[in-house]
Amino acid sequence: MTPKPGTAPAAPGARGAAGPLLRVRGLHVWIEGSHILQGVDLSVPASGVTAVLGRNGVGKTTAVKAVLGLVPRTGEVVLEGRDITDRPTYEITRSVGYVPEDRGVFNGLTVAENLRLAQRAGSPSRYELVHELFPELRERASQPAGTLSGGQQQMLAIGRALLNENRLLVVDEPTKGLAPRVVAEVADAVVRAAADVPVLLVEQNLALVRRVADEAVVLDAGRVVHTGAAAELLEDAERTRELLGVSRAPAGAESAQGEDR
Ligand SMILES: Nc1ncnc2c1ncn2[C@@H]1O[C@H](COP(=O)(O)OP(=O)(O)OP(=O)(O)O)[C@@H](O)[C@H]1O
Repeated sequence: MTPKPGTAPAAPGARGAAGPLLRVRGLHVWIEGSHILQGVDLSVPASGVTAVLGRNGVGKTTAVKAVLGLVPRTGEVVLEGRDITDRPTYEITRSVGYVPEDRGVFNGLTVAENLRLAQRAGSPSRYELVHELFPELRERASQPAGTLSGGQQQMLAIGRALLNENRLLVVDEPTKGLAPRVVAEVADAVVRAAADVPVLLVEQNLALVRRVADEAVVLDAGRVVHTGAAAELLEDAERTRELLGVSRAPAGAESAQGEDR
């Protein structure tokens, strides 16, 4: 895996053990009679960014929700060698930070209040780290979160997840609905987060993936159809087109939906 600038060689959670940080085997999810995940196997290494890619509706969000226990599933989810498959979500999220697709920011509360809400009882809150990574969150502490730009809200959502020490950070489509010019800001935020903790990133914006991801896992119709180095995949225009339905476009312009976001 190629370390990205600003990416720590090993995450705080890494214990130098061989083997992946997260291992998912044979994950199946049925929703309302539809077989959404059909035996997903994937691994997340103990540092860097692992991107989950795929066309719309192939099961990316469902896969990360299944890891977190947010949807009923069968299979096996192992974190740092510990089987967490049967653990409840509230327990899993004590060591796995989660930034959902809709960011989960409380618009009526200030930036400071949103951060305070994320504080975990009994563990130190890392305000210094969060403010060092995202100085804007300190500057805008008293601003209602609903008045932040999309990119700033994403920083707040990621900052909130970083307030507590986690073994893994799951970030679901952080650029969804954001203007292309904000994508670079979000990429910076993900790179900064990955310097602290390994990241599992669902993303459709391939320019961002190219910039931040070390590994790529591609889903199609509820199954993993490719795993490998992200850069290698994205350099291979034909394979990228075959798996994601897009051709290579100028950096910053492409997404797996084939349009600017
Ligand atoms: N609560 C639900 N009820 C019914 N169908 C659902 C539900 N959640 C997901 N699905 C279906 O499961 C499939 C996978 O959805 P999922 O959101 O995981 O895909 P995705 O790859 O993340 O898509 P996108 O890139 O559009 O966000 C889709 O066909 C979706 O319609």
